[in-house]
Amino acid sequence: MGFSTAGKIQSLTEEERAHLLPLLRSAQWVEVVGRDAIYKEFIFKDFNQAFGFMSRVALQAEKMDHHPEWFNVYNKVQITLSTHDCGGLSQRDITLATFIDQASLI
Ligand SMILES: C[C@H](O)[C@H](O)[C@H]1CNC2=NC(N)=NC(=O)C2=N1
Repeated sequence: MGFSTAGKIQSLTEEERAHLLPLLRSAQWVEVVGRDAIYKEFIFKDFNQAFGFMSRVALQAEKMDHHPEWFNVYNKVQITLSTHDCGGLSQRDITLATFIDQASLI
């Protein structure tokens, strides 16, 4: 008992945040007020483009077992990323955010 840290998801350290958050901000991700999470809004040409994007993200989320909180109306997709298992931002959110940005460009 007491050493079962294997597999536990760690929240990002202050050092990691200092490095990563400016990169995320420059990609239009913002920090959510009152919650350790990041948020970005995506606008597409139409629903078809938005849903294609969401499909790519959904498949990746399943692969990662890491899922976005998101809201879609027609061509707009609003995404919040946070890691429930650690109650805040983890490396998984950074990895998924990077994938999401790439998937939005296709
Ligand atoms: C049981 C399952 O593996 C966990 O609930 C996973 C699923 N997807 C998840 N998604 C996110 N965003 N955070 C989590 O902590 C998380 N945990």
